[in-house]
Amino acid sequence: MTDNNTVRIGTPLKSNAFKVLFCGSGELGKEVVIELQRYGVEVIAVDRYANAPAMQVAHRSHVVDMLDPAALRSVIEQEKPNLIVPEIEAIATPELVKLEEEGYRVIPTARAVNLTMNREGIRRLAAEELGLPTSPYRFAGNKEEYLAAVAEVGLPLVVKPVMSSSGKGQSTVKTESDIEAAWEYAQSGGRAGKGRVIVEGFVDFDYEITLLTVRHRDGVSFCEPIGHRQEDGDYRESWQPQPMSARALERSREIASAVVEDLGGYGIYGVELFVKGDEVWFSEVSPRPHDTGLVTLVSQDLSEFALHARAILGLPIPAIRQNGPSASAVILPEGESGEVAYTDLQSALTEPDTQLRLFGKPELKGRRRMGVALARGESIEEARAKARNAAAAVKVEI
Ligand SMILES: Nc1ncnc2c1ncn2[C@@H]1O[C@H](COP(=O)(O)OP(=O)(O)OP(=O)(O)O)[C@@H](O)[C@H]1O
Ligand SMILES: NCC(=O)N[C@@H]1O[C@H](COP(=O)([O-])[O-])[C@@H](O)[C@H]1O
Ligand SMILES: [Mg+2]
Repeated sequence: MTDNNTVRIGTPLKSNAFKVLFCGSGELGKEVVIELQRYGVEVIAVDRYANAPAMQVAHRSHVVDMLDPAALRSVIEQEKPNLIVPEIEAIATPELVKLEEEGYRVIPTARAVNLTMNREGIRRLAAEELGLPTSPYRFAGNKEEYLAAVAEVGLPLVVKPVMSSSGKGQSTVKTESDIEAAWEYAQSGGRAGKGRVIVEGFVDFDYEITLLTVRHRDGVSFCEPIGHRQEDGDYRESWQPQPMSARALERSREIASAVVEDLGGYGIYGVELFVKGDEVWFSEVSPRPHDTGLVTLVSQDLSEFALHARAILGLPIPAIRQNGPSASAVILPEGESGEVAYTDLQSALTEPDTQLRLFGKPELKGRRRMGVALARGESIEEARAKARNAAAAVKVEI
C-alpha cells in the first residue's frame, strides 16, 4: 500500500509485483487465490503438504511446517510478501505477531489471528472483555481439571481441543458415561497434538448462523445471514438467507460489530452465532473466509472470497448483492486413496442453477471434504434439496 492507502499492483513475477503469501492452502484459500489472480497479484501458497488446492492455482508454493516458527519465518523472509494471509488456525501465530512488528502486514491483523487460533484467546476476549453472551465455559489442561470443569459446567456439554477446527477432537457429552471418551478424543483429535480443552455448556439453540462481516477501507459491511447444519462439529449444508426475527438479526450484527471492531484490520470475518427466539450467543469467529460461506459462490455477486480479496487490497465494497435462496452441500467421502476420481458429474449438473466445485485434494485419509455442490432455487428448501441431490449424485471412486 502507498501512503494514501491506494494499492499499487505491479506485474506478477517481476520485481514490482504485489505479492500475497497464504499460510494454509485449502479450498477456501483456493477461491481467494483465484480472486487475487484476477487482479494480477502474485500469489505464493504455503501448506504442510504438497499440491494443496490453493497451490494448484498460485504462482508457486512451499511445503512448510507452519507450526514451526523458524520455518514459517524463513519462508516469509525468503518471499517478502506485501501481505500475509492466514488460511487455517494451526500456524505459529506468535511468530506472525513478531513479523508484523517488523513491518510485515498480516491479514486481518496478527493479533486477530493469534487470538482466534486458540479458543481460549477469543473466548476470553468475547466473554470477559467485550461482555458478549456465550455458552458457560471452563478450560482444562489435565484430566483432573477436566473433571472439575465438567462438574462445574454440568451436562449436557461440548468438549473441544483449544486448537482444532472442523470438529476435530470435538464431542458432545450427554451422559456420565461419555465423559471419559470425550477427554481421550480431544487429546487425540486436536490439530496441534495434546493439550488444553474448552468445556462448554450445550446451548439449546433454534438455529445457528454464520454472519459474514467484512471490514474494509470504508467501514464494516454484513452479508445476509447464512444458516447451516453441522454433524460431528463439521458443516454438511449451508444456505442463505437464513430467516430471522428483526431483533435477532440486529443483535447478531451488534455482536459481530463488537468482535470485528476489536480485532480490526481489513478482511472478511465469519462470525458464528447461536440463535433462540430473539436471543443470540457468540460462539466463535474466523478472521478469514468461512466454510459455510462457500454458498456465497452462487448466492452473492461478490462471494466471501471476492470480498476478502477486495478488502485486503484496500479496495471499496459499496454494495453486496444477494441473489435469493441459495444453498451448499458438501462432498465428504471416507476412505484411503491417493488417486481419488469423480464421476457422474453430468447427473449432478442436470438441474438448472446448480454448480460443483471439486477441490483437487491429493489424498483421502479418513473422512475429508473433497468438494461442494451449490444451487439456487425458488425457496431455501428447494435450493437445499438441489444442492444435496447434486452432492449425492457425484460418485467418488476411492
Ligand atoms: N456450546 C455448544 N452448544 C451447542 N452446540 C455447539 C456448541 N459448541 C459447538 N456446537 C456445535 O458444534 C459445531 C462446531 O463447533 P465449533 O464451531 O466450535 O467447532 P470448530 O471445530 O471450530 O468448527 P469449524 O472450524 O468448522 O468452525 C457448532 O457449529 C455447533 O453446531
Ligand atoms: N472449518 C475450517 C475449514 O473449513 N478450513 C478449510 O479446510 C482446509 C483444510 O482441509 P483439510 O483438513 O481437508 O486439509 C483449510 O485449508 C481451509 O481451506
Ligand atoms: Mg465453528
